[in-house]
Amino acid sequence: MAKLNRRLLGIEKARSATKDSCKLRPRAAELMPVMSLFLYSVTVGGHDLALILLLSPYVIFLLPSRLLYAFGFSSMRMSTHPMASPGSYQTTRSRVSRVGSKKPYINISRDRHKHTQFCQIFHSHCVSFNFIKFSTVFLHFESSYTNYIVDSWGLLLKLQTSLRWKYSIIFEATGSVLSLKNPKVIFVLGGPGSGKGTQCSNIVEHFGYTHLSAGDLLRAEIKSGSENGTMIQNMIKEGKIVPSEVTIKLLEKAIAENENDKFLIDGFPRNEENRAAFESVTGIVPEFVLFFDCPEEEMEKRLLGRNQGREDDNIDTIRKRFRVYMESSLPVIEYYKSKEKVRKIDAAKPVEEVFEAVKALFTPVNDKIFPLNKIYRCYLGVISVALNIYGLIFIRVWLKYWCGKEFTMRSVVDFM
Ligand SMILES: Nc1ncnc2c1ncn2[C@@H]1O[C@H](COP(=O)(O)OP(=O)(O)OP(=O)(O)O)[C@@H](O)[C@H]1O
Ligand SMILES: Nc1ccn([C@@H]2O[C@H](COP(=O)(O)O)[C@@H](O)[C@H]2O)c(=O)n1
Repeated sequence: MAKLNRRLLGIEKARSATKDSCKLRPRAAELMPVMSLFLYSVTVGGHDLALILLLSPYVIFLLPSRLLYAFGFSSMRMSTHPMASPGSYQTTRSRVSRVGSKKPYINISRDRHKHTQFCQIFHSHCVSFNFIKFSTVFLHFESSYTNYIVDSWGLLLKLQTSLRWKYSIIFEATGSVLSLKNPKVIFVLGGPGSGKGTQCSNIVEHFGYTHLSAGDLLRAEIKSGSENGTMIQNMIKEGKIVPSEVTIKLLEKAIAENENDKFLIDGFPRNEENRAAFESVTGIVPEFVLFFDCPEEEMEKRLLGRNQGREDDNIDTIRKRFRVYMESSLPVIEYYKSKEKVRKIDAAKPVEEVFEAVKALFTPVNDKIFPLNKIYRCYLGVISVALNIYGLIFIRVWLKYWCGKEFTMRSVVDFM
């Protein structure tokens, strides 16, 4: 009983963490063409167009969640695997099956109370559809029988009594919470003491990003007294790179728990393993890599003068960190260079000058030419919908008077 309650509690915990972390932002660019076409179809005519539109997968799956979000249901949720263990809201594409292989069965026993709880959990998953990324559809059996076994993919394996039952379909999203949240991530890389943290603070202030320093997260983990604390502390003392799994978990949690969807990840990925693991676990590809290039002598001078009481700011560890940086971190920067993602900044200059160069990268090109505030963006949105509708009316009139055809899906297809 206690064990089951713990499990249920875990699921609840996982679910509420997911709830907070999985917000969907409707994108105007996505909605506009559909909305215009729909408004046009229902007002001006072309009913089979409206029907086709209504039946399109976009409208059926994506639009409801987007609209619900827009109308105030601010926390649309991803249904994580309801059987997954606590914390598996951070599941990744591959983790789900690993969870499955670790705990293949969950035995729901005869207790009616437990059964009710179990169903409630399933129910809340039913209403928490998120229409974006489904991979598995599995069945939910709700019945008055009391003993059955469900595997961790949600398949009913054994049913001992079957008085009455019904089923509903539950969609399982197997992507990482982060891939659903779809955050914008910028990696901030550079040697130790190149000024990453200093510049990140400026970016946060001016551009509304959230700064996540991998080093800070690891140091906080040591302070929290976690079981990995001693290992992390030893690695940091030696200037070595902590296993990716540990750092990625901390980053995933920090991103998931944060309301923001724009992150500067500072000091990560530090090596090829960090990079590959992060991409495969979270599915996140950075927008770009902000690379602070600074000569070693300057970095050494800065680190020795930092005075923040960091255990690794001593000359022995600093030299080790430089070596690790050259051997392991530079290849990551080279990798991103080959993908044309690196934005290199001369970090040897004074702080203000460095920030001027950084600023240029964060100011959107449009804003440089024609800065728009939110109200103007709304006007533009309305104008864009109006133009779309106007365009459709024009096509309709043109088809009718010049080609003698009605504007229906068929005539559009025929015309093409
Ligand atoms: N452009 C700069 N010119 C002079 N000093 C700087 C400059 N940028 C940062 N510093 C100073 O250098 C020290 C290291 O900076 P910071 O902590 O930002 O580096 P970092 O790259 O984040 O280091 P680490 O990787 O060790 O965390 C700080 O004391 C900071 O005030
Ligand atoms: N991805 C990372 C980042 C950092 N570390 C360890 O933390 C130390 C301090 O990092 P800073 O970015 O704050 O300088 C670093 O020397 C590593 O030991 C890590 O392992 N992995």
